[in-house]
Amino acid sequence: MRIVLEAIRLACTRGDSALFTSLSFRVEQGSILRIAGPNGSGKTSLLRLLCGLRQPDDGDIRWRGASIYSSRENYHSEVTYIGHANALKDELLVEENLRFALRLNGGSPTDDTIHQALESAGLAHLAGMRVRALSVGQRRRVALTRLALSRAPLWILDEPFVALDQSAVAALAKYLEDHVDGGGSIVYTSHEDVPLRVSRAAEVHLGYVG
Ligand SMILES: Nc1ncnc2c1ncn2[C@@H]1O[C@H](COP(=O)(O)OP(=O)(O)OP(=O)(O)O)[C@@H](O)[C@H]1O
Repeated sequence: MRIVLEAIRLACTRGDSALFTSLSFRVEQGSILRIAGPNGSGKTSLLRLLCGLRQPDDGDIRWRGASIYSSRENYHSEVTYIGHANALKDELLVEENLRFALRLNGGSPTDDTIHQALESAGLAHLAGMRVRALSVGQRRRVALTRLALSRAPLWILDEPFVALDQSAVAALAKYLEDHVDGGGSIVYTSHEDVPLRVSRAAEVHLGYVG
């Protein structure tokens, strides 16, 4: 199977700590990679490197064979990143937030598309509410609705299952499985061991940093 994303001898230091050095791994098309490790081991830092939001202290990241630093715009249009913080604006409505997020990613969603995605996520009743008024789990579900609207082949997700109730966990698991089945790729972190029905799955373990 074709390799789409490659981390090559990555090194990352935060403050005085070397979080990892010489970290290499590959992500195939149609596969999912879980980044595991205890609190503070560098999972979020690694995801931010993979998104191109930070540069590694050493090493390279390649997307379809080319360094992501040689064609940042092209790479960013291929990635949907949902961070631990949901990147939602409190003062905007749920539907406005989704429109805003998708435009930032280069999309041009219609109102219908946004409403359909909210409807299929069981969140239609939240469309006209300000994010400020939502619960933690509702915010997470709204942020994750971006996945239903994403055409990006690579999803990078930081703790996507946190704060979700059982049915939302099951619905998200199905989204992830469908993306991988359709030839997409996913890199994610999770403290929860959510079983995913995918044939190609791998894990990278980061070590403990005190
Ligand atoms: N902006 C920053 N400046 C300095 N150090 C930072 C910064 N952000 C994170 N760190 C440090 O880098 C280390 C790794 O943080 P990171 O958030 O990547 O870990 P994590 O594995 O995602 O943790 P968690 O499981 O708690 O979310 C931690 O020791 C943290 O204190």
